[in-house]
Amino acid sequence: MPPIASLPTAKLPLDAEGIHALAARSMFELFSSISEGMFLIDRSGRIVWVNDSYQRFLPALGLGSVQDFVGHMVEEAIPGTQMRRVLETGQPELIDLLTNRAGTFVVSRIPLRDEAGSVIGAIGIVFFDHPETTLRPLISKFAQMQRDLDDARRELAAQRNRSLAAPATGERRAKYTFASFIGSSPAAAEVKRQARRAAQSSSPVLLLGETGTGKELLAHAIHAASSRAGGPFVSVNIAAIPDTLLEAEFFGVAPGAYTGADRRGRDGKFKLADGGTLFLDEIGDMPASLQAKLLRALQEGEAEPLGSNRLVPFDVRVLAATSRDLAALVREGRFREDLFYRLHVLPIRVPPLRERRSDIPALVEALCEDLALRGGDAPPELLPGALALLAGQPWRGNIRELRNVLEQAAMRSDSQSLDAEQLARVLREAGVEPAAPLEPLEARTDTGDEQWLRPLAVQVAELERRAIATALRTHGGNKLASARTLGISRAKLYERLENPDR
Ligand SMILES: Nc1ncnc2c1ncn2[C@@H]1O[C@H](COP(=O)(O)OP(=O)(O)OP(=O)(O)O)[C@@H](O)[C@H]1O
Repeated sequence: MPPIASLPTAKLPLDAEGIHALAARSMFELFSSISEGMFLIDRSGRIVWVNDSYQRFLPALGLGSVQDFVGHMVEEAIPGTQMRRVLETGQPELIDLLTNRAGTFVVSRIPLRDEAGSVIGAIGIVFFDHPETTLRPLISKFAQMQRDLDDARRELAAQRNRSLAAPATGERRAKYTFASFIGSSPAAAEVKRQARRAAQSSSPVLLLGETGTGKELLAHAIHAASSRAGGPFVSVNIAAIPDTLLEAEFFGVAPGAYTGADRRGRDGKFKLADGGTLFLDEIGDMPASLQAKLLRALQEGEAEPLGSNRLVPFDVRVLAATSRDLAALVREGRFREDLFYRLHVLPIRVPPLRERRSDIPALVEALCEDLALRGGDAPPELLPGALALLAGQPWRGNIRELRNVLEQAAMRSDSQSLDAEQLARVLREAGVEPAAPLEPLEARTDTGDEQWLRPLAVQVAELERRAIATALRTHGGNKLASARTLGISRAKLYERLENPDR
């Protein structure tokens, strides 16, 4: 190896201008080679340049050629882009996630300035075009935050509409009402009826059902319809908190009990929910060591913060939920029987989606609207066959899974419409072999005479169910108004709802 001194000397510029130009060129070339694509916009937001690698995104953006991209305003060409914000603020956005119909991308936006420092344009860089594989944890966190943000926005809008007298509880409020629980099938109507009844009571409610069936949504709705609606709604997901931290989470920490961040003490969830509702999600995961203390707190209405020997009184209504077979856990000795009976005062079974397939069209519509609200695009539309495919699936993850499938399919679709094959692909990628399509009840069209050639009682019951569900939906669940529309007494309506298959 030759001595370093004898290596040919690179011609490094020594003046400031030369160094600056070299650094700028090198950075540009670096970004250009490591990125998935770059483009430039001018001061007005018009795209003025695009590199070769970016051009492969054009079909996914619905653009036929470079001429449809260059020369156009950036928002026209790239839905959801935030490039204009960089022009307006002059601040670079070194890393951000952008989701639109072409997919989800990790992007960078850098302002371009003239000699005098004024912003004269901006450069957009796509770093990863498949972040769902490379950056999955970041993406799911982003998606969750986005959902929380949507919930907050929706709640804010609903509040404005309702012109509520300001409740005293700050942000700890119910995110959903009964109107958010989509579904008019007999099973959905029944669960809403029970939950509405539970809202009138102050006893503990136990929501039982598979994951993703809407237990948390119903807990919010029960609180919002209860006399405690003006108080806080506090939720604890027991499965998500390490056992060692649960006690402090529930009961709080007395000042001085710990050193460090908790030195000053901290309120527990019982205290935070004072005057309102405490939702104990995944109660079946409650460690045995804490079950006795929880039971005592529920019986006495007092909690003892960690490191304290003082009891703090609270006034809390408890709602609990679990996707596990709590009775079996009791039989196995893993859940205290006395705690089970304390919580099992008003049990509500939330049915899985496959037991209310006729709700799928309405759910799909509502979920698509919701996705559109988030993505800033028009809601995705399902082509013939797509709904039938969705109606046939077992939906082990229930409405959460349905939502994810629609979201994934919409994100990957080049157009606004989704066909059965696209949805099947998303299911397969999630490890689910698609089941045979099934015409959902509401989508079934009358094709011939066969439909009339069934027992009359079955047909009449089906017709009644549909009429009742439609009336309830139209009147936002108001039974008196629905009964009036249908020309029956309220008692008769209740009777039909309680016994839809009579
Ligand atoms: N009937 C419904 N109408 C509209 N959206 C629903 C309905 N039920 C559930 N969802 C939506 O499905 C998702 C899952 O619901 P939720 O978190 O309430 O389920 P869960 O039963 O509490 O699930 P887990 O047991 O996993 O906590 C949420 O995004 C919720 O808004």
